[in-house]
Amino acid sequence: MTDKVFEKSITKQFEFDEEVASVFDDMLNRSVPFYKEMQRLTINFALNYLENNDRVYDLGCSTASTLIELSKHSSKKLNLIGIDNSPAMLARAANKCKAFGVEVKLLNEDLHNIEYPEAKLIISNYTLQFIRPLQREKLVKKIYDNLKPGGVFIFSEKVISSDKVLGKQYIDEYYEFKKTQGYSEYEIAQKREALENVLIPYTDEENKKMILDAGFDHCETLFKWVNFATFIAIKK
Ligand SMILES: Nc1ncnc2c1ncn2[C@@H]1O[C@H](C[S@+](CC[C@H]([NH3+])C(=O)[O-])CC(=O)[O-])[C@@H](O)[C@H]1O
Ligand SMILES: O=C(O)C(=O)Cc1ccccc1
Repeated sequence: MTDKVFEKSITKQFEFDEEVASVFDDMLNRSVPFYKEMQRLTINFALNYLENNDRVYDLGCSTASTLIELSKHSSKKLNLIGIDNSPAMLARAANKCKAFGVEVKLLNEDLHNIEYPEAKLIISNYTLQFIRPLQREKLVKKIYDNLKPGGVFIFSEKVISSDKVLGKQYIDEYYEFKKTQGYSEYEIAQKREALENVLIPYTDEENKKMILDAGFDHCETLFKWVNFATFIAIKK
């Protein structure tokens, strides 16, 4: 279904409710530049580290697109676990997993409230950005602690520039992108307002510092388009 959530006047903050969930795949494809390519890279790099019976967690799995694609491309038997705290998202995830014949354990949980035992790979694409600072640092430490040695954390984030002028140019370029995707200026402005104080982006440097402070041995940018970035972090 086509995302028209922000065509009408919005009075509340952005939420992962029934309305957003019902158009979510379209929203993500049209709102995140190179979403499919970022997902393809997430999966290909993940596959380099995975062996039979490894546990893979997707934190903020939404409609389970990434776990379904990972399963389709893996020749290994994987234990796939998707976690999200939006029942509307998880209902769609369950339907899609069934339709694609992919076995995924879906957990309706807040990321802060559970552990990720025996994790070989943890994925979290465009989700940490919704976690408040301090809580976010705590969550990344928990991710590090739960990963087995040799484990990998792949995550994607909307990012900001540490340079004010360049940062403004980033926003302009992103708005141009959204216009090419068919969003009107009104929709763009409405969503921007709804995301204010909900989506809190870090700079590239802040993301990497958070990862290294948590204990990871290595962190690199795998992919970047202006203000959207994918990182890989390795625990030795
Ligand atoms: N505290 C929390 N606990 C659990 N879930 C949460 C929390 N906060 C937010 N979420 C969930 O994180 C997801 C973020 S969307 C991820 C896209 C997906 N990774 C994808 O690649 O397709 C990204 C976006 O909308 O920009 C939503 O499903 C929220 O319900
Ligand atoms: O659409 C936007 O303005 C964004 O910043 C990206 C995004 C994509 C999907 C949900 C929330 C934010």
